Amino acid sequence: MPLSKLNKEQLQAATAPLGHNLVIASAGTGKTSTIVGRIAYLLEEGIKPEEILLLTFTNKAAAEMKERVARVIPSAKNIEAGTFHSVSYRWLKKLNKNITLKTPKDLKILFKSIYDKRDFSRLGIEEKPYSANYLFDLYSLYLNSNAPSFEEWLLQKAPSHEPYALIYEDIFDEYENIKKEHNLVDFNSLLIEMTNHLKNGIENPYREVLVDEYQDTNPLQNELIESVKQEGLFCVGDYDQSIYAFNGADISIISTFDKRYENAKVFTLKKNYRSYGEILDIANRVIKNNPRIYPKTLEVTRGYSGEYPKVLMYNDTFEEYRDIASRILTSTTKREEIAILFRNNSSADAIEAMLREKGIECKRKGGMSFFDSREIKITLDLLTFLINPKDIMAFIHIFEYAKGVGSAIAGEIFEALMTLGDGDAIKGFLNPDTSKKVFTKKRTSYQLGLFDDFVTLGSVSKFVNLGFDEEFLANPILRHPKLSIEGAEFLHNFYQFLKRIKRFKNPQAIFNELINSKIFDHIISNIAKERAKDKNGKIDEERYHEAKEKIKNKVKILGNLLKNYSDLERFLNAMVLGASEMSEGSGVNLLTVHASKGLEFEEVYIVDMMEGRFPNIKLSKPAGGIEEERRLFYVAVTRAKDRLFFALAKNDRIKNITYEPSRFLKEAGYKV
Ligand SMILES: Nc1ncnc2c1ncn2[C@@H]1O[C@H](COP(=O)(O)OP(=O)(O)OP(=O)(O)O)[C@@H](O)[C@H]1O
Repeated sequence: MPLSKLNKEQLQAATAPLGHNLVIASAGTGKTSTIVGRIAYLLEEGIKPEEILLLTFTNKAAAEMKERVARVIPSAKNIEAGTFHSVSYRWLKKLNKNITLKTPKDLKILFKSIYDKRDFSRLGIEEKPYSANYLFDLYSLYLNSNAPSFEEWLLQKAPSHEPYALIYEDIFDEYENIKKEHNLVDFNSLLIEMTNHLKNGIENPYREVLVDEYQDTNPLQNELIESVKQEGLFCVGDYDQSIYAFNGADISIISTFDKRYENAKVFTLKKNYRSYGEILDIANRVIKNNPRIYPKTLEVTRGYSGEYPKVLMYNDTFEEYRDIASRILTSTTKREEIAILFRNNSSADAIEAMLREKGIECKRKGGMSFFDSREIKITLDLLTFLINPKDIMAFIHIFEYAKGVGSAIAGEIFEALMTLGDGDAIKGFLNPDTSKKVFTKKRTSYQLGLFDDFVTLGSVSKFVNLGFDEEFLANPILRHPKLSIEGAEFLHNFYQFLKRIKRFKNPQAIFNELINSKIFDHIISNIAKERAKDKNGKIDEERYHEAKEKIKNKVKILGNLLKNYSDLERFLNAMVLGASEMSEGSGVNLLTVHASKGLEFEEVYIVDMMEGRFPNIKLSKPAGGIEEERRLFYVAVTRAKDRLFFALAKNDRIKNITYEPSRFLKEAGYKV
């Protein structure tokens, strides 16, 4: 039974009456077990599963907790659980079926396609305009600044850009309109929209909201929690593990809990079940240099191992990483139970290379390698377009692989397809309404950088001998004045693919059709060629075939994930929401300290323990400063169960930097 396994302090918290309860839990003291126990308690008390909302930092954590309760109380699988984003997404989906979730990267592509329609050069102004990327970031900064108008805000920041202000604003307007028209939603607006609905009195069934990792809540999330207006709020967190200030997490949310809620109860969990005493002593000694918000300590339950965590010192970082790899090679600990933790992402590649050199398998969390790879992105885009033929970004992404079709032309072809298909771009391909006019002269405005491009339509005569289907040859999209032969061929391949796929409904069947299609082969050949180019730009045949094989294997991983889903849309959204939780491969864990949150390993190496690297004040200065760095150190140390090593180097040969040992080692009592 979940409750019978709890110790006294955990049980007290888990069985607290409905109200405002905060559980301050030190590292490794069983937060998960306490939440699991709490859910079991609520269900036993007669609260219905639908009346419980569990908010966690990752969807994986939510699923695990639900599963643990469900083993004893099967109805627990009906409680609503997940990250703030996925829960809001599901709510909004229930209210409005047409939401398409987009990552900031995707939205940047859309933004660029709008930007590229403007011709700044014809204005003849000496000052260069901002790039699309820069302008996108600037726009987001402006939105967060609460300034009344963009023009005023820009004039203060960069007066020399005044002549472009109108054009920039026009780009923003068009961008916002398209987002609205296609129901595109980014991560932040998910939370904002949901909070607004809740504030406007939309009904919600929740009697208790449970929040895990409460120390990393940001003001937007907090507003959402407060808008649910529940009887019970059960928050679990550790202020010493608040490490997401750079992402907007606000430690004062946890520290003012007992002041914001009348009759709030604060419980503390002290007994650490994870680590040996020597490891906890180091964590305690360092963290006590930070302000203590609520009283708390870490009590050792596993006793002392008799082995004090070692400091490994090297001349340079190469030597450091190589020696760690050698140690791991001879370690008897299971590879999955070993973690190398680093403060700076930039350390990861060199460490990975050293491990691979010694034939040690390793995996990196955070999705950088898997979900950011071009082959995975394009596969997801192709599937996205199939289920949402209104998705302009997926379309533009796909056409990045068509020679001679830039994002502006792709955007225009997409608009034409939407017109021809009455708001459905696939219909625009397969059954166009040819009575509709496309590529007609649009807005022309010298001041806004828009010039009349579509005065004359292109002729299709250059495409007649390419073996296109008759039906397709009659499609007005081929009359785009700037469409190249390669571009038209790509469109034709795409058309044929859409025609074929029309018959399939089953996600697995669609996926198989996709990866065996001509268009897909064209795309992955393209990617493989890029990867097989030598220094002179020539393609190495052997490397090309190898690269293509690797791409196919990677895409197969995605196919395996898809097997768990009977609905393609759910699968795609899970991929957007959960990308950062995925890790690829097996073996030794290579993790940033941030990504190691909540995990535990038998053997841990914390590398680059040098001033400037860890702590890295430059990284944390805008938000959390040295206290945040110290919390990161605390998180890193408390991941270790049995053995812990600190590694540091005196020099970085490549960057030509000399380092001093980290102040945290000194605070821990080491004479370095
Ligand atoms: N009452 C208990 N008796 C024995 N072991 C326990 C008990 N509660 C938790 N544990 C064990 O302690 C370890 C740490 O638990 P958990 O991962 O929930 O800690 P946590 O508080 O979330 O840690 P952190 O904040 O550092 O990630 C786990 O291995 C868990 O199985």
